[in-house]
Amino acid sequence: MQSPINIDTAKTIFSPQLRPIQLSGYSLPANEKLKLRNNGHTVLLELPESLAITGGYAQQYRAVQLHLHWGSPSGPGSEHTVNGHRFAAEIHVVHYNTKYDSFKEAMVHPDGLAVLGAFLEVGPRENPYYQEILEHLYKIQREGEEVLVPGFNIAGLLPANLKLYFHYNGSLTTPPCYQTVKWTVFNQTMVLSHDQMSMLVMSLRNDDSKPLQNNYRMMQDLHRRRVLSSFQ
Ligand SMILES: NS(=O)(=O)c1c(F)c(F)c(SCCc2ccc(C(=O)O)cc2)c(F)c1NC1CCCCCCC1
Ligand SMILES: [Zn+2]
Repeated sequence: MQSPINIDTAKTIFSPQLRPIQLSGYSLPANEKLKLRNNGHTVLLELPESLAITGGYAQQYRAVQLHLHWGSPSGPGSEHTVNGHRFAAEIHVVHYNTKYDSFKEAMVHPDGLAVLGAFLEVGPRENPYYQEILEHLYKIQREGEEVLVPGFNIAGLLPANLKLYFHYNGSLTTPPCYQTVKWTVFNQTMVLSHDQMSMLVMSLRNDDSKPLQNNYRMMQDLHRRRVLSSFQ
């Protein structure tokens, strides 16, 4: 049950019991500083546990971090694909199940982690919420560099419509690739300007100073698994 997968919408199962995702505590004041780090694999924003998923999952999950996956100037870089279409980029907001003491404990249990994923595409308008992250990337060009950024409404990084999503049981897409993630992939796509997408794709370098690009894991086989959808 590895991730990422291609979501073949002809084979998803409409599940009316899938409720809208509800977020609480996602709007952070500017005086709350968050650590933004280039860890050589992605850009990672550490999140306070005050952010919680309070609807749509059977249990409560609290935020750990968010990070992005992207391509290069010559191609897209989302991890999941939909009907074989790879999107320009993808955001993952990682949470852990609060019935466990910590995410380190949670991440080894099948119901331990919940990742909210959304696709990013290029469009005519700048996205002011993504700008809160992208405008700092030039300060963390090298692996291991980090910067403190002012808090903002983290919910602005996710679609306005949290009712339309795909749902399946999968895994982390980086080692140790534990099969402990309950994935939610939203149907509505986030729109960034061309300049914003270029900042994401061109700003960061990895450990041997090569451009940090195409940081998406290769497609995994679905086997006999079913992807549920909250909409028809
Ligand atoms: N798509 S994903 O959620 O599987 C994922 C990736 F694909 C990722 F590529 C990453 S980054 C690679 C792992 C890593 C490396 C260094 C540091 C650090 O210096 O703090 C942190 C993490 C990454 F951090 C994550 N998310 C992490 C998975 C790593 C272990 C559990 C921690 C929370 C989720
Ligand atoms: Zn990820």
